[in-house]
Amino acid sequence: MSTEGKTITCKAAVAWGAAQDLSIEDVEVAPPKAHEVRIQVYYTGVCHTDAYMMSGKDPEGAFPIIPGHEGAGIVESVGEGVTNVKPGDNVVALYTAECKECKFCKSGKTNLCGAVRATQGKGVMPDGTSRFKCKGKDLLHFMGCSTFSQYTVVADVSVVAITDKAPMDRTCLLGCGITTGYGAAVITAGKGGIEKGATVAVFGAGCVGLSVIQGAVKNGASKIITVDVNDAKKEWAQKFGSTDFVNPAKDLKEGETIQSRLVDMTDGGLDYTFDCTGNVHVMRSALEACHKGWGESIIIGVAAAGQEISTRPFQLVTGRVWKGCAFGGVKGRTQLPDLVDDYMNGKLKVDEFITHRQPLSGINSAFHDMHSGDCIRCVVDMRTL
Ligand SMILES: NC(=O)C1=CN([C@@H]2O[C@H](COP(=O)(O)OP(=O)(O)OC[C@H]3O[C@@H](n4cnc5c(N)ncnc54)[C@H](OP(=O)(O)O)[C@@H]3O)[C@@H](O)[C@H]2O)C=CC1
Ligand SMILES: N[C@@H](CCC(=O)N[C@@H](CSC=O)C(=O)NCC(=O)O)C(=O)O
Ligand SMILES: [Zn+2]
Ligand SMILES: [Zn+2]
Repeated sequence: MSTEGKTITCKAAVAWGAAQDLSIEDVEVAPPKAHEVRIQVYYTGVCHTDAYMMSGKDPEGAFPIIPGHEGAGIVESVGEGVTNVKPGDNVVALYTAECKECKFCKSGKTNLCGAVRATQGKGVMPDGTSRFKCKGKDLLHFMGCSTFSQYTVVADVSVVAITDKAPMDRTCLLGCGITTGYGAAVITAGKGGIEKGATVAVFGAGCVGLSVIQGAVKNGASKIITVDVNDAKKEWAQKFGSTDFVNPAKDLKEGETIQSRLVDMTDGGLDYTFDCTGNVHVMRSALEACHKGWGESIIIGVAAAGQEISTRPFQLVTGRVWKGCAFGGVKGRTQLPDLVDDYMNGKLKVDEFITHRQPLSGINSAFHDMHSGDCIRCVVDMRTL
């Protein structure tokens, strides 16, 4: 029996308040309005940014909310005026929308899109209302995705169709972590990606950092130094093509800083460094490890609310550049299908990132998994309770 136009009742993991475990609830998901898409979510990854918001530290976080933004599924129905996807399409939800019409999209300078960002940050759909209800209360949407629900509603500009040949328990990870790190290396760094022969340092070898390494390898970097406080990440980094590893908690001599060690290892500093930790002190080290005159440091990590970065302005006066990116600078609707093709053609590693799996009922365990040192990504099967 068709569910089109009807409210669907399904299970979702709800965050009722800050710093609380998620609660599996029956939620009502209203049909999509004009320019909206209702998706049956098959798989979702769990990202540190979900944990950050659930902790209550995200200035944009509010409750009750359905988190999750790294999801893949199948379009169940579409609202009036939707032309980019149709029922039955395999899709990935996009927390960085792409409308192709706004000032940002038309600029050719950024992947940030202005179409739905303001309402997305308030946890509602573009018309200012929610599609989720539980126990008579409206629930907020998260990052325009809310992939911790078996059914979700997103704006049409926040979804991309991909080939149905790609396994959704893998493509979900292209909704955030892998794309973010890879894109930072092949799109954001420099003038359209790391140049062949460049030297690179990656701070933090989680899903995002390993993806930067993957992008640096693809673009022909000559040296890729991984910096991580967890020695177990050395093997992971090598597996993705990193050439050197430094543990700043253990490997530094007296009087040495991580930046001075890296400068010594690279004849004056790196061409590119990437912060994939979210630690503002690491961000400073990453900038100061850059080569005078041209070294560029890209901030990817999300720092805790209230944190600020600092350095001596002289670092910038002498030519080092600080920049950052969301979703790696990738335009989701235009570029994600190509990344999926790369994965299908064996040119992009995705399977390798999956270290843990959980059913929807185990979603709180997925967060515990995430915080264990041996987890790169945990994929949650949304159809298994
Ligand atoms: N800008 C964007 O669009 C996006 C940003 N993010 C953000 O990127 C960051 C990284 O995400 P993810 O890869 O999933 O995170 P992980 O926690 O999996 O990886 C971070 C790694 O950095 C290590 N680390 C912690 N402190 C230091 C330090 N002082 N020096 C060196 N290494 C350190 C951690 O070690 P240990 O485990 O021992 O702590 C861990 O191995 C997060 O802040 C996340 O919120 C994620 C996706 C998109
Ligand atoms: N809402 C927070 C900032 C959180 C943040 O930086 N989000 C990243 C994506 S992290 C993904 O896992 C992002 O895309 N930022 C750009 C954006 O437009 O949201 C705050 O208010 O500080
Ligand atoms: Zn994320
Ligand atoms: Zn736009």
